[in-house]
Amino acid sequence: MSTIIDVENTYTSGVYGKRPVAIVRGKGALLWDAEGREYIDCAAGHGVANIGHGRPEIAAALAAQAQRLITCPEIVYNDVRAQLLQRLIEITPEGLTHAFLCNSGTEAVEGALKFARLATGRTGIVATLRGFHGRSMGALSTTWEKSYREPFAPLIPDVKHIRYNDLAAAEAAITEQTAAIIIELVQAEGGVHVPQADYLAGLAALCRERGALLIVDEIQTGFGRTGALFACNHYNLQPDILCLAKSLAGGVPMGAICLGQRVMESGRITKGAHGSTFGGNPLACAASLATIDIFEREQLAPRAAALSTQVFERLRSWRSPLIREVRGQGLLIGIELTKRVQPYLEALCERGVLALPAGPTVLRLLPPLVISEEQINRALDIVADVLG
Ligand SMILES: CC(=O)N[C@@H](CCCNCc1c(COP(=O)(O)O)cnc(C)c1O)C(=O)O
Repeated sequence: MSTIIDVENTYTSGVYGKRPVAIVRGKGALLWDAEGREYIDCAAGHGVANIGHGRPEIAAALAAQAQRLITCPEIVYNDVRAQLLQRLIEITPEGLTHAFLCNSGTEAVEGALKFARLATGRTGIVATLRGFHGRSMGALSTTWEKSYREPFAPLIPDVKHIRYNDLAAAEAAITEQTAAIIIELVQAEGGVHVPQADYLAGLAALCRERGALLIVDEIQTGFGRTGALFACNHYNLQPDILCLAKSLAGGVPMGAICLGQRVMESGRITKGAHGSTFGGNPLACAASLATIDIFEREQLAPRAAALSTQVFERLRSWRSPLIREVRGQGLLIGIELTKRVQPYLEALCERGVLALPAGPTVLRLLPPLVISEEQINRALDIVADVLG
């Protein structure tokens, strides 16, 4: 294993803090390192592997498509892309009628910001404290974490951040100059913060009243993560723009920007307004169609909701001076500690559980939605032991 680590350390950029393990194989919710050690995956590739690792259906879809056509730019039509666009509009929340396909979450946010400014003719963007929307310059402008953002200033102008779950703050910030507000329906990277039910309805009403667009970033909450296919479904929320990525293509890089009537009826989303060489490539579309089949066949969203009830019941029964609060939705789980989380993440890794932080003091568990009850309970046994 040390050879793999030595080689990667020799050539990698150095921007990532890495656990001292080389993961080489996965199946379902389990991973194995180069020395054959098994891990229970509670990171799911940062919320990408909702359907689990090593799925034969995805491998088969990729192999079949790769033998037919891997790339096909959007200067022509394509059968698999057309099917995927139709499926995506069928399964996403009511009111979304069109989609732009891209290759990552940050690209989905970049495009969403561009479409919002184009459709409204306005420049103002409102984002939230602790929000995370990606690392490229436009998306980064809406990401809150100062250490991510400030070294790259000046970013795009006319972006302001307001407190999450604070409708009065939104009231003051959303004006006739506001193109859009962008929010997550659980602030994941920022510490696993769940919205109050009336907040979202209030935000949507405010946007309609003031002619601003509601961009919902479901890059991490989408595809069953919160116990519904989309977190919007919990609130019957109809976003004007919906950003998707991570689990969209079962682990294959893909993003999507779903667009509603208020964007499309502006008549300003015209030819040449945006583009992407790899966006909508048939390989990713084939993987996405196979992935959506799995979500539907295995009912992964209701499964996550049922498992979530058990997990939170168990977590909330724990009494430890180390635990400040347990919060989250579905299988997007946050355990806020009274100390820095890093040492506990390292201890968990040594004990065979891969988990994530969500800010400096929150332990985040993001298991694949296919994780078995036995596996999640074994992982919680280890978490309980490590948190002592
Ligand atoms: C170690 C590592 O990969 N860290 C990434 C993890 C990012 C995880 N979240 C991505 C994300 C993004 C960006 O998505 P992408 O470009 O990483 O695919 C947008 N919106 C939301 C709500 C998101 O959660 C990072 O720190 O940039």
